[in-house]
Amino acid sequence: MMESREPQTFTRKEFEKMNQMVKDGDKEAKKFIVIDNKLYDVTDFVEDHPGGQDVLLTHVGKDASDVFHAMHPDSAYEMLGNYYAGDLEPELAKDDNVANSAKFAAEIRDLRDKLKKEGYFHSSKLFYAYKVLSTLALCATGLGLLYAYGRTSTLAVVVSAFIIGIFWQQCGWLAHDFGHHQCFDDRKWNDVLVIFLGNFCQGFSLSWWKNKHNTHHASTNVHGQDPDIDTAPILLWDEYASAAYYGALDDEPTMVSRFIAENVLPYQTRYYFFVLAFARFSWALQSFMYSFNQGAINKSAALNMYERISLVLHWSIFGYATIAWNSSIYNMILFFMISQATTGYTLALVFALNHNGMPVISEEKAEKMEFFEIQVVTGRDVTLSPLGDWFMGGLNYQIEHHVFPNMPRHNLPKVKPMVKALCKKYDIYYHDTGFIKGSLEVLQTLDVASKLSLQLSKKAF
Ligand code: HEM
Repeated sequence: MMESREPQTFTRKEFEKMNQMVKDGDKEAKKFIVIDNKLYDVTDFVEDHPGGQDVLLTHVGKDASDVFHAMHPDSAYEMLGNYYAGDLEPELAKDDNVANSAKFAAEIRDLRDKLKKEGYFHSSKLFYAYKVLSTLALCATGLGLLYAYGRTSTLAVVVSAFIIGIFWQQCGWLAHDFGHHQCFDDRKWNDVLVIFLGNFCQGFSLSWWKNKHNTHHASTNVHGQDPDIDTAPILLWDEYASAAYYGALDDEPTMVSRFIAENVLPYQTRYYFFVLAFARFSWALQSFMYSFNQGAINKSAALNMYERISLVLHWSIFGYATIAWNSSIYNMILFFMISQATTGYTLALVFALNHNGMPVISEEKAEKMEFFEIQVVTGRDVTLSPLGDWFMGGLNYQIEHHVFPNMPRHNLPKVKPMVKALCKKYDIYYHDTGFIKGSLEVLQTLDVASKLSLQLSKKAF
């Protein structure tokens, strides 16, 4: 008869000791994560994780239960057993704040299960068909106008560039929804739509986006982990970023880093709007480089090929329309700049509203917080008209989206009162504001960081 072995139970002390070895850079140290009080050894899995290394690394040595449940299909649960190392002893009594946060997280989990049963995670295919078709109609209008009048009218060039810019912005919101698997149960179809709307139509790579955006979701506004708040040396959003940037300046900085530290960053509020005009071009360039340097996030050769072909097609068609359907170099540049800047402004203003100016958390503090509490306190909801909802692509329900990332966009307004009520019950700060007020908060945050940069630059030199 086979002897069945009791699973090993690790004490919290043993777990902490193993994690400290990882933090100390011990190459032999094993990397563990916790899911539902079970320890998983992901040392040899990190590189092969189909969701990418970066996102998995944000949770090494931590409890990844809620983020794991939020991001994975059934196939991932089937894989978990391969990495099971043992059980983790239950946590000791928590202090009042931590206990409150844990109770809030438990109620959010119950709410999620209830909403699943009630069909809130099922998408309306009609809604998404309408969104895709109406977005493509923008492209047809913009390109049609350029084709018909671009060679004879500068006004037509300006208007068509603006429409194409809005088309790319709307593609961004749709690719975002499909990238979070909000529409189809079969994930493959969501990815097909991301390749079409993201890579081909918009010029943003699926793999680049998933790597960056899912890491942002896993560690929202966590300094050192969330790539969305790591915008140095162009912009510094918080005191951690300022301290890190100025602290890292050598005793003998180069002329360029000294110039940036003294004459650029302390004045970031003044050039913020100018920089946004180039945001779309910068993201498209990063996408292209990521796809051709790093390749597909899940290392699939087929995905890699589709991504690269669709990105090349995007630039070929956009380049052809810019050159062939404009009559002068002046109008070609105008078309290029206006379309890029329109997307840059309209995407970046929304991104800034989502999280900038909301609390930024240190890694140490985040380790002690519940995943759902982090998602709520770092997000900003913006109450708008239906036109505003369209403009922001539903991301104005940012808190609900972060709590339930794969819930279809059209259901977020319905669950907003439920999430808000739970936050009220547990006294978790829920920020709901208007477009202008939220944008002013973003500017104030930039201004505070500029002043800090000025002080730090005076100290440094
Ligand atoms: C042993 C633990 C884990 C296993 C076995 C695992 C497995 C997987 C698998 C199989 C997929 C591909 C899913 C698909 O077909 O779409 C995936 C994707 C992903 N995983 Fe994990 N994972 C683990 C831990 C984690 C952790 C801790 C995080 C977050 C901190 C994470 C975040 C993601 C994300 C964001 C994706 C991408 C989903 C997408 O394509 O949209 N995973 N993982």
